[in-house]
Amino acid sequence: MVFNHDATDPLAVVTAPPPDETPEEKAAREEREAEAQRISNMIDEDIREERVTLKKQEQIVKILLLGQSESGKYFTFHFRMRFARDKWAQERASWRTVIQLNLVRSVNTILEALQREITDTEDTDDTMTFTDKHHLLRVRLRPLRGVESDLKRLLGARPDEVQEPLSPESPTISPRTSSEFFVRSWTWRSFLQASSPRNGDTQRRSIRHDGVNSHDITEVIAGCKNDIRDLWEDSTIQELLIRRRARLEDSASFFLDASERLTSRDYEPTDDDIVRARLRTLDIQEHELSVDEDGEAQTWKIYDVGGSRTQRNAWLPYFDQVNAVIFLAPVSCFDERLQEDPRVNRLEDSFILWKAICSSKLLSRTTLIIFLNKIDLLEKKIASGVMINRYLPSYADRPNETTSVVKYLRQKFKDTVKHNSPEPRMCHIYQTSVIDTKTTAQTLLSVRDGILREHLKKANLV
Ligand SMILES: Nc1nc2c(ncn2[C@@H]2O[C@H](COP(=O)(O)OP(=O)(O)OP(=O)(O)O)[C@@H](O)[C@H]2O)c(=O)[nH]1
Ligand SMILES: [Mg+2]
Repeated sequence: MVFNHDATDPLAVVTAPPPDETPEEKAAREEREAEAQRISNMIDEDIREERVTLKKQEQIVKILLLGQSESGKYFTFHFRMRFARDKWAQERASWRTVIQLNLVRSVNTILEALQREITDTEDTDDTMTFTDKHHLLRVRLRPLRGVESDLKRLLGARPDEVQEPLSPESPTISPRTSSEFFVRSWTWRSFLQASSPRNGDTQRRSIRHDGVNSHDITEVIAGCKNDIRDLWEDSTIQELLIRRRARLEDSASFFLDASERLTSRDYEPTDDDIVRARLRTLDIQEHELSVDEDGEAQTWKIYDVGGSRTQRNAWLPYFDQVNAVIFLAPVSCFDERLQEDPRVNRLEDSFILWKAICSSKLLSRTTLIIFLNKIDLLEKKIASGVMINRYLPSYADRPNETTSVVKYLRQKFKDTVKHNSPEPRMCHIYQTSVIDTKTTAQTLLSVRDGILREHLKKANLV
C-alpha cells in the first residue's frame, strides 16, 4: 500500500514526493513506504496480542499458599483432586513412592533411636533391656537404609542430595532434619511424567530412574513387612520412643499402623494416604486448575511455597498481583520448635509471619484467608494434658480446652489483621484438619465462593 498524498493536509504537503521525481526514485520511495507500513502493521498486531494476553491474565485467579514448613500447604491436593481430575489421576499412582519413603524413613528413625539408646547407655546402669528379637530386627531391617536412598533417587534427588542414612552402628546419628526429603518442582514434574501410565497402559509400570528400579524397592519393602509390624508393635520400642523423645513426623503413626497394607506388592495409595504424605517443598510449585462457577470455567493458579526460613525470601516476587493468600497456621505446634532454628517456637513463628503478611503493602488489596490447621492434633495434645499456657504465657488462666484455645487464637490472628493492615479489610478464618478429606472439601467450596465473589467485586470496581 502506498501513502495517499492529500494537498489540503499540511502534513501531506511536507511528506509529498518531490515534483521532479524520476521513475527510479518513485519506485524506491514506494518500496520504503510499503516497508514502513508493514512494520507499522506488525506493531499494531503485537499490541493487540499483548492486550489479549493481559486481559486473559486479569481473568486468572492467583492464589498464594503461605505458612511455615509442615503447616499443611500440601492441602492443594484437595483442589487438584476436585478441579484437575485428569492430572490428578495421573499423579496419584506416583504418590506410592512418596508414601513408601515416608514409611521407610519412620522405620529408619526408630532404628536410629534404638541404636542411640544402645550406644549411649552401654557403660551405664540406666539402660533398657533389649532381647535377641530386637537385635534381630535391627539386622533384618538394615536393607531399608539403602531403600531410603533409592527412593529419594527415584524421586529425582541428585547424588549429592542423597546421603545414605548413617549406619545404625555409627555412634553419630543424623537428626531428623538432615534426612528430611524435599521435592523440586521441575524434578517432580519429570518424575510424574515418567511414572504415569500412557496410551491406555493401565498396568503398573515399573519406574526406573538413575539406576534404581521401583519394582526392586517394592520387593525389599514387602520382604520387611512382618519385621516392620513387629518393630512398631513392640512395647519396649514404644517405651524407647517416649524415652528418647524421638521426633517422628505427624503422620508416622498413621503409616506405621497401616504398614501391612503399605508394604504389600499391589499397594495403591488412597486419598487418606496421600493427604498424610510428607514431602517438603523446595522452590515454588505452581498448579493450574480450571474452577467451575455456574458452568463457567475459570483458570486458577495456585502457588505452593517452601515454608522453611531459608525458603522465605523466594516468596516476595509472588506477592505481586495475587488475588488471595491462604495462610496455614498449624495451631497444634504451640509446644514445638522450628527445625531450622530450635530457638524459635513454631506458633510464635506463625504469628510473626502472619503479621508480616498483613503489613505487606503489596498484599494490601489481597483477600486474606487463614486456616487454623491441625485442629485434630491440637485436640489430642490438650486431651493428653499438655498445658497451653506453659508455652503461650499470654493465654494466662483461660481453660485448657480446644474450643477456648481456638477462640483465643482466632481473635489473636484477627487482631493482627486489624492493627497491621495498610487499609481496613476482612479476613476469613477457618478451623481445619486438612487430613480430613470430607470436611476440607466443604471448606474448599466456601473458600472458592469467597474468592470468586471478591474477584468479581474487584473486577467490577476496576
Ligand atoms: N494430623 C494432621 N496432620 C496434618 C494436617 N495438616 C497437615 N498434616 C501433615 O503434616 C505434614 C506436613 O504437611 P505439608 O503439607 O507437607 O507441609 P508444608 O506446609 O507443605 O511444608 P513445606 O513443604 O516444608 O513448606 C504432612 O505429613 C501432613 O499430612 C492436619 O490438619 N492434621
Ligand atoms: Mg509443601
